[in-house]
Amino acid sequence: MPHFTEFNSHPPFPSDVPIAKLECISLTDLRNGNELESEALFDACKKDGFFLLDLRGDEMGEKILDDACKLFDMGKTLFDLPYEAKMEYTMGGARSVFGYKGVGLSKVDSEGTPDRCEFYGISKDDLFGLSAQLPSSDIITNSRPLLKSFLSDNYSLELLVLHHLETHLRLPSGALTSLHPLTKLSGDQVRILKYDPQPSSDRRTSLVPHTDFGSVTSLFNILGGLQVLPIGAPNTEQNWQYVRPQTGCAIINLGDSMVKWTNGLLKSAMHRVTYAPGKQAAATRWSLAYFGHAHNGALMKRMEGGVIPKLGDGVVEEALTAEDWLYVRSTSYKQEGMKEFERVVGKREEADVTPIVE
Ligand SMILES: O=C(O)CCC(=O)C(=O)O
Ligand SMILES: [Fe+2]
Repeated sequence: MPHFTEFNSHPPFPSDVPIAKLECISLTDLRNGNELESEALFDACKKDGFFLLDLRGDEMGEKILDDACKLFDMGKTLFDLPYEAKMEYTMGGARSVFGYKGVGLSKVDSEGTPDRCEFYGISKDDLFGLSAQLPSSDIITNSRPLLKSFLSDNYSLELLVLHHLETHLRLPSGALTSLHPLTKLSGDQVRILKYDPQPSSDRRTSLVPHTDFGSVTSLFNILGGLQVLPIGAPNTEQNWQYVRPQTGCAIINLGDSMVKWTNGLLKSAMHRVTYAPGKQAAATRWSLAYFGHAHNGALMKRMEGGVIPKLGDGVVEEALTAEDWLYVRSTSYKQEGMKEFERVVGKREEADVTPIVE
C-alpha cells in the first residue's frame, strides 16, 4: 500500500511536542453497527469537533487511501507548473472558492502576515456536471475520474458521519443527510495543499487559524503541522496542540454549519497549520481535504427537535442560505486572488460559470 510506505519514507513525528488526544474511530466497527464506536463518534463531535477515522480493513476506506496517494502524486505535477500557468486558474470572482490560490494570498493574522501555503480546489458541481466545467489545467482534466471517485467516497463517509449524528441527536432520519444531496449545487470540493519547507531561521504559521465553514471535512496528511486549539481554550501559543497523522487514518472535523444546526451542541474546533515538527520540518508538506457542505439552498439555523438546545430568550436567528454562508466566510482571499490574477494574467471574463441545474 503506497499510503504506508509514504509514512515510512519521512522522519517520524516527534514525541516531545504537545499532541491532541483525539478519539480514533474504526470505520469497520461503525459499519458493523458497533454502538460503542458510534457513541464515541458522537462524544468526539460534542467535545473536540475532531477525530481520527481508521479506514483500514474497509473496502471503500482502502480505496480512499489509495486514491489519496494518487492525488498526492497529481499534486506534485500540478504545483510544479510555472506560477503564471497556475494563476490562470485563480479562484475568485464568479469562480468563487474553486481553483488556485497562490502562496501569500491569504493572511495568517490581523497584521496581514502572508500565508505560506498554495492550494487548488476542485468543485463537486464541476466534476459531476452540475455546473459548467471551470477552465483547468490538463493535469486536473486528466485526473477527473480519480477526483470524482475520491470526492464521492469521501461524500459517502460524510453521509455516514451525518447519519450517526442525526441518530444520537434524536432527529428524524434524514434531518442532516437530506441537506447534503450529491445532485444539488453546493460548495463541496476536494482541495490539495502544498507547504514548502521553511528556513530554520524563520519558521511560523503557514495557514491562518480558522474553523471550517461547512459540514464535515476529511483530511489526509502524512507530515505533522496541523494544530488544533481545544474547544474553550484561549488562543494563546501554549494551548495549540498538534494533530498527529496516523497511518491508514483520515482526520475528520466538523465545520460551523454543524454548530449552527445544533445550537452549539456539536463543535467545530479552531485549527491552523504550522511547519512540520522535529526533523519533518525539512520536507515539503502535502495535505488533501474533502470539504462537505449542505446544498446551496439549505438554511443555516438551529434545527428543531431531538436533544438540540433551545435558543436563548429573545435570540432571533438570521437564517442565511448555505450559499450565502460560504460566500460571506470566503470573501477575503477571493478578493486578494482576483487582484493577483489581474496583475499576472489580465482581466477575466465572468460569464463562463453559469450553473446548469438549480
Ligand atoms: O493542511 C492541512 O492539514 C489543513 C488544511 C485546512 O485546515 C483547510 O484547508 O481548511
Ligand atoms: Fe480547515
